[in-house]
Formats: sequence, C-alpha cells, structure tokens
Amino acid sequence: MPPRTTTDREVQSVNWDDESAPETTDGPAAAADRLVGSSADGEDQAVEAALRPKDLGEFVGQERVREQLDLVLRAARARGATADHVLLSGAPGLGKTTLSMIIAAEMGAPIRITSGPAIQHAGDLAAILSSLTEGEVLFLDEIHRMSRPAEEMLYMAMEDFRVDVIVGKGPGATAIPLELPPFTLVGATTRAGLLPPPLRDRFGFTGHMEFYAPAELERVIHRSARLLDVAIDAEGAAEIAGRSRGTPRIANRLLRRVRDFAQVKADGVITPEVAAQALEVYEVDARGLDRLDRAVLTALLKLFGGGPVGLSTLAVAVGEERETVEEVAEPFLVREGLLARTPRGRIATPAAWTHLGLVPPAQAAGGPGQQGLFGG
Ligand SMILES: Nc1ncnc2c1ncn2[C@@H]1O[C@H](COP(=O)(O)OP(=O)(O)OP(=O)(O)O)[C@@H](O)[C@H]1O
Ligand SMILES: [Mg+2]
Repeated sequence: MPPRTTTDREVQSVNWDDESAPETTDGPAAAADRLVGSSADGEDQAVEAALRPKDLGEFVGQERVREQLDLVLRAARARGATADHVLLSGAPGLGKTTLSMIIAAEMGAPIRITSGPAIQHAGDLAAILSSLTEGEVLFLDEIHRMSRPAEEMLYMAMEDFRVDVIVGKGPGATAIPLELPPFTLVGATTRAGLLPPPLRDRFGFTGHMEFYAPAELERVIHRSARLLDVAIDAEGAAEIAGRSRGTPRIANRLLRRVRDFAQVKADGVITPEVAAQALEVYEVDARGLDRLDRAVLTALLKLFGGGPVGLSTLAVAVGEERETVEEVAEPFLVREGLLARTPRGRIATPAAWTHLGLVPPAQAAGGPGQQGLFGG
C-alpha cells in the first residue's frame, strides 16, 4: 500500500496528546505510606519480584480466571499461534502484573513492560510496537490512562497488526503503514469501566480479578514465608490473612512487618499471638482496618450518631481531606459493609457499631428509616 496523506483529524490527533492525557489517578498523599494501602511502595517493588509466582500452577486462587486463561493459552500453544489479547481488570495488588508475566512464561515468549502514563504520544507507542518480535507479550499496565491518539493507534495494531506512522506535520504529514509481527497485548486496569468500548472489545479474553478469600491468602502467606525463610504456623498465617483486606500485596507486606516484630520481640516464629501483637503495634486491627479507617468510623458513630452525615463534615471531623476519606478509607469500609453511602450522606451499618465495640442508639437499631436506607 502506498503511503497516504493523513486527514486533518489524524494530524490534529497527534496534537491532542497533552490535553487528553488523563489526570493522574494516584490516590491522595495520605494513601502512600499506609501499611494496608493497596498500591506498591518502593520496598514492595523490591520484594515483589522475588515473591511472584512463576507459572499458573503456583498462582494462588482466582480459579475462574486461571482456568479460562489456561484454556486460552493451551489452545494457542497447540495451534502454534500467538495467544489472543488479554485484558486483566481488578483492584491494585491482586496479581495483574504477576499474571501478565505468567502468560509470557507459559507461552515461552519474551515480555515487554510499559504503562499507559508512559505513553504520552502515539509515536511512543509506535516505537514500542515496531520493535516487538513475533509472539512477544506486550504488557500495558494502567491501560485506561493512555492518551487518545495512542489508544486509536492501538486499535489498529491489535486488530490488524499494523500501525500508521505519521511523518511530518501539518498538511504535508504522511501516514506510512507499518506491518507488525503478531503479538499478544496484555492490558491491565484497575478501572475497567473507564475503558472505551472499542478498546475493550478488541481483547479476546477478559479476566476479572476478585478479592481473595482468607484461605487463599493463607496459602499466599505460607508460600511467601517459605521464600523469605520465615517460620510461621497455620494460625499465625490465618491471623495475618484476616487482616489483609483480600489482597495478596497487603498480605505479603503485613507478613514482612510481623516477621520484623517476631525477630525483635519474640523467637522469630510467627504464632497468632505474635501476629496479633505485631499488627496492634502497626495499628492494623482484626479486620484489616487501620488508624484512618477507624478514625472515620469513630467520628461517624460518636460525633454523628451513625449518620447520615455529609462527606465534607465527616472529613473535617477526622482532620483529613475529603478525597482522602472518600478514596482511601471509604472503599474498604463500604466493601466490608461497615459504612454506606446514601443520597443523604454517610451512614454506619450495625456491623460498624459492633466492630468498634459500641452499642447503637435504640432508635437506630431497627427504625424503619434506617432499614429503608440500607435497602437502597
Ligand atoms: N495469586 C497470587 N498468588 C501468589 N501471590 C500473588 C498472587 N497475586 C498477587 N500475588 C503477590 O502480590 C504482589 C502484587 O501482585 P501484582 O504486582 O501482580 O499486583 P497488580 O494487580 O499488578 O497490582 P497493581 O494494580 O498495583 O499493579 C506480588 O508480589 C505477588 O507476588
Ligand atoms: Mg501491577
């Protein structure tokens, strides 16, 4: 195909980059240094490489995704073909990056790792795509944060294994088509809902990662303890698992902190008593709530009688930013059924009172108004 001249729209689209690059979605600063925060800090990144399962058999839990993915990969291998594009969605720390590396390993293919925010211009993506080798796995983390022009280039690359490289600027700009070798795109996103449908539809397989059951987290903890050469008994692992908020990354992080405590304050062995004492020191309670979570709940219960109270008022009461309360504390409290967001404001559920060892006021215990709120 001869080079063709781009339309105005394409030329413009190159210049959209800066504007359309999505805002950073990193949580508020207070989220960064939390022991129960779900994103990876520097120490996590260093240790995580060592703790990552290397194949599907070692990957704990996520039965459905694992089984489906196993079929996709086996079939591709049997056909001697490159595996279909895979989208992995789920909360931070559930194993998306790990699974992408496993996909490459299972296919015996090299993996190239990049992320949406790193691709500011379509040209950045073109450079990566054009240097892929046949069968290579391209892992695109935070794919929902890619710029629009790069996204549009990706559509064509995924479907036709072809990109148009735009040379020059303005009316003289020319699109030069470039053939790509077949590759497997593995996209990861914590926000599947933010992906435009045309992009979502181009993945042959989508795996939704769920939060892990306590028993699965126990297996993760035992496995990591073995790799870190830490002695831990079954109840000790259960104690940590129960406080890990359904997230392997948090389980691994709590394990390391409990190990420190066990070394300094005990004989190095993690028993449930040691784990409970250690996590009390680090202010992670039996359900995995930390200081901030408990401050929000305590204010809601003690100052506002369980609500409803507006988010801003609640935030002022705990001395935090609105965003911190909304994005850092609330999602887990809602997931745990301790707090509900209603049109009239935040309300505490009966479980919240029980968890903090408080008695709900009589009228809140079964009043018709409250019932109605929980129902919605
Ligand atoms: N199924 C699992 N079995 C064992 N360990 C796991 C599993 N899933 C995740 N982990 C461990 O949890 C840590 C975090 O996993 P990973 O980096 O893959 O999460 P992620 O979903 O990519 O998170 P993010 O959204 O922040 O990028 C890794 O160190 C990994 O060892
Ligand atoms: Mg990741």
